[in-house]
Amino acid sequence: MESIMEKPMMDDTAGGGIGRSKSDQLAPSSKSLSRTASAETVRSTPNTTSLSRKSSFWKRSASGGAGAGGNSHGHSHIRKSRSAQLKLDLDDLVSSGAALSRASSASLGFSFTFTGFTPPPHAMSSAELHPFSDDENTMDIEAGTRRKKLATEPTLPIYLKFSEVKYRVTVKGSQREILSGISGSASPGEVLALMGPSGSGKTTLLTILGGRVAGALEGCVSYNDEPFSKSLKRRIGFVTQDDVLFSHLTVRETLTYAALLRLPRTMTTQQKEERAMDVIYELGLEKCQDTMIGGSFVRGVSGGERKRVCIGNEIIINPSLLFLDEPTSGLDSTTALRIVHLLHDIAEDGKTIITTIHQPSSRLFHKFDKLILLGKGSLLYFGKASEAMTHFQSIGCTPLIAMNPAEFLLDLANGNTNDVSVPSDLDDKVHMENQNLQNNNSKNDYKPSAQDVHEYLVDAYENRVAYQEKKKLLAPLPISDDMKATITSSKREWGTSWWQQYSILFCRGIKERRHDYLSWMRITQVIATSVILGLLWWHSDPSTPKGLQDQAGLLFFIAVFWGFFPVFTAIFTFPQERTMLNKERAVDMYKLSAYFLARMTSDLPLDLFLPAIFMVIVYFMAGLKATATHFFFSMLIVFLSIIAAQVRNFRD
Ligand SMILES: Nc1ncnc2c1ncn2[C@@H]1O[C@H](COP(=O)(O)OP(=O)(O)OP(=O)(O)O)[C@@H](O)[C@H]1O
Repeated sequence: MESIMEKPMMDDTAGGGIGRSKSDQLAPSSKSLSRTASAETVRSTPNTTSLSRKSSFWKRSASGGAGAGGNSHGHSHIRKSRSAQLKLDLDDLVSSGAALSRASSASLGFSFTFTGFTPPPHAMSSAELHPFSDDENTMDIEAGTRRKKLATEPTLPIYLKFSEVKYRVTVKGSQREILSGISGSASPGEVLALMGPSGSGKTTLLTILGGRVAGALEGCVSYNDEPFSKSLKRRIGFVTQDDVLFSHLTVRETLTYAALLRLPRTMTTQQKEERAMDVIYELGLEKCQDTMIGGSFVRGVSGGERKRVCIGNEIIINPSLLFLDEPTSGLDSTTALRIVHLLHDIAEDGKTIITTIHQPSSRLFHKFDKLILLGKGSLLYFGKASEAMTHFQSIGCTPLIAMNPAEFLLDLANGNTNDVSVPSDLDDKVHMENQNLQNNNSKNDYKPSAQDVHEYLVDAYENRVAYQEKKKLLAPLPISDDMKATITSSKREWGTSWWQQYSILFCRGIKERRHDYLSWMRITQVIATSVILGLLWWHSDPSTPKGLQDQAGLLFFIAVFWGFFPVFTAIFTFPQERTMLNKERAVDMYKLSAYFLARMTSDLPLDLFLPAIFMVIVYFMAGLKATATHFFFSMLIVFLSIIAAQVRNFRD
């Protein structure tokens, strides 16, 4: 990573034609901007970490949103130009086109900022065109606070390569191929997008690349030319599609506990807490840092903020490889764009980012460096995102109306050729096939089926692009053998001790459930139930055999009621706990035992609190001879039921 140097930006001769044709087709106004950004000289600072926080969409949009000219306006331009200029030199070593693609996407992005205004480069002062020093204090106008820079230690650059990845599952005794021979790569500093229709295999490919799938897997996935190993896990962040977060923790608590649990023991608690705060500022979450995450029953942060917390949970460990499963799904296009800008900022620190994406807007589409287009588990395209349209044009598929490129590609991947020119080869093939059936129909009456289109696209990619891309995969990596070996080093200085894990999880458990158990609604419910029971058994007289029977009945009721209550609660909360266990990778006995004990002990005080209120009221109203022994045994029953419920849970 030290090899970052000054590098003149390529002019548009290499990819310019592509850039132009794409711009011509999709966004004529962005054409000149794309070219001028490409022509700019790229300057860079001497190390990777200093490239961080160059720009952030939150900053940019906030500046633009403020729009008030003067200083803030100026700053906005400065940041824009800076982001366009600063580039890693890694692409020089691996693929010469990545810088162009990044610059091109960055410049395209600027033409769509909130301001809706992008100054031509000649309108910027020379000071604006100079890259900023790393210790620049940036102002987050949206939050009205100074943005703190995330100071992270340099990460090991990881080059991900995968070739001929096939994955099968057994469904009702028969084999089903989910992925059939997918090849591709992603380098540090790049954002690779996996796109395709629903069910095309994006998530499956992502989980395979993230080392989370074992079993009927064929092909090769390598990380710096080494296979997946356990020690690699700590260098990987994985943001799942379903946000798994504790609903009653605040944003700050969530990220602080993640930092305390996952950062190396060599860091002090204070440093870990500071890292959590840095991530909060980095993600622009400072405004909502004390807001609860929220869930089905509790109103909390917004969808975009929630996604950012999930990303924060993973970037807090400063991973080299970051996988994200549909980080923008369910978000409006502006928020989605912010998330993708954030991914770019993260990638610019030398991290490799792979994300699935469902239906990106055209602005979003241009932000990706590389693209994989999947259709029914087959590869329809892998290469620079900026060249995808050119590839499909070259095989005869062109949109007939102005269309979002992502929509066009998804239509094709679905086999839908409405509003798309049908390639003559495919047209002829379909015509020939149908000729024998209905001789008198004209050629125009036949439309290729989805299967025909799919086969045509798979063959076209295989014949025209695949060979070149596979050759690139064989190229040696621009890193030393020592660096490659680092990836397999099994030194375990990561994580915290068992006792620390237990105490952190205990505190987190108490915090997470305090709202649940100490909520006024629950307390009122318990008081109401106990008052009803107290009235039913109002001052029952134990001196007669009938009264004694009555009291025995009440004790039986209490035992059953409080005995089963924790069992039901445990049954309903377990599915959520299980997802959390998976997410936090508590898969070995070491972590699992800490998790289990912390959960049990943090639950107990709260689980016993409500029965205690209940029993005091019932005993008093029913006139039971409430002795300490009675009370002790009743609480013991409750305690044992809770333990039984928890043990049952974790045994499952
Ligand atoms: N373990 C499995 N058993 C059976 N079928 C599976 C399994 N895993 C994946 N599939 C199937 O493989 C296909 C691809 O699934 P995957 O989740 O990767 O798709 P996707 O492209 O991510 O879809 P979406 O965009 O809807 O999330 C789907 O048809 C899915 O039903």
